[in-house]
Amino acid sequence: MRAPDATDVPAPDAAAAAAARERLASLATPPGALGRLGELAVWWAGVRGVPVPPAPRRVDLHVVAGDHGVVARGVSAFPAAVTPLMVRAFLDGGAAATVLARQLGVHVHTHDLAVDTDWPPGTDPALTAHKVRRGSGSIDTDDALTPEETDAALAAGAALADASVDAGADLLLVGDMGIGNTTPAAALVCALLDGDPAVLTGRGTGVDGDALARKREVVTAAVTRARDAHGDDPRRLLGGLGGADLAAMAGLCARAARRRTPVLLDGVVVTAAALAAERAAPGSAAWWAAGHRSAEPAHSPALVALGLDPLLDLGMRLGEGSGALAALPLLSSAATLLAETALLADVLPG
Ligand SMILES: O=C(O)c1ccc[n+]([C@@H]2O[C@H](COP(=O)([O-])O)[C@@H](O)[C@H]2O)c1
Ligand SMILES: Cc1cc2nc[nH]c2cc1C
Repeated sequence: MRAPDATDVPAPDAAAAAAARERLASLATPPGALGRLGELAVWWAGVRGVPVPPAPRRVDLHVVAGDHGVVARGVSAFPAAVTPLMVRAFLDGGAAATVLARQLGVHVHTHDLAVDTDWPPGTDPALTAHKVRRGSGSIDTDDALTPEETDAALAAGAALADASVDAGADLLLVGDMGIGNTTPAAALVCALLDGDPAVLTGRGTGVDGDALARKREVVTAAVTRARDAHGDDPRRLLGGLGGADLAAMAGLCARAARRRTPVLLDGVVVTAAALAAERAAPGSAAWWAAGHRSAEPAHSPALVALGLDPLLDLGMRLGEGSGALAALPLLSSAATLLAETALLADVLPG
């Protein structure tokens, strides 16, 4: 099955990137001295389609929340009841990512795709506008979603990207919130990359000992089951192993690329979804940059497969979009340096 986004993924503007690279080489710095910041500025010029683009002006963070039936197997250090409580913290502005977003002027949009709760009357209806179901199936024994639910979640993510792009966002950030979601993330990466669950399954919120061993067994069972049922079809694997939240993240990342709009990725959960999106719509990853490297072991191989080198490596493992937010000032600096640094010829005449 081909994804709706599989066709027509445009390439970033190579001429704009080449012009930016030329300008970078003529700045009043030794050649290459801006290192990764220089490379980031060239990428930004390509994805913005102009040789000297302004720093990001309207940045939207989409936090996609969902619960996962597999939590009942004891794979997380926290109970599922934490998911809606943290979603409430996002709405109230007390979650760590919302603190960073406030500091940086980023607009936060929080979406319940599959949280296992009923919200009290008076809750902003925008929160549940794209809800697919309450909790996703336990992936060791069942598909996370039906094919219809998978399509609905992918379409929901695409709609989120469309809404941001239509509102004038020049950069999208994606974050996640969902107790247990590092289990589907690890399973998806293992299934897509033929990875070893014993190596790529991590501690998530902090499991160790018996719980970590159990989590590895669950990931192994899930990957074996889903590969038997779905082969390597990325959309079916999203429905089999991911969940409504991960499928929506994939739909968002793919649609952003098709709308020529860059995305700053976050940790292992967002990147696992993005990996499936790149498989379904090859070429999308050219529109994405990796904010950071999470402590989760499945993150690095997923980034390598996407050809992305993370900007930060701070040992963070929070999710929520926090790693993307932490990297945002670097992108602003890169763009501003390209635009405002004097030319070497003007500083060292003759
Ligand atoms: O994004 C990451 O790399 C990341 C790594 C570890 C934990 N998390 C967050 O922690 C929760 C998942 O952890 P767990 O142990 O419940 O699977 C979920 O809400 C994620 O946002 C996120
Ligand atoms: C407190 C808490 C905050 C989080 N943010 C993302 N995942 C989380 C998991 C927990 C447990």
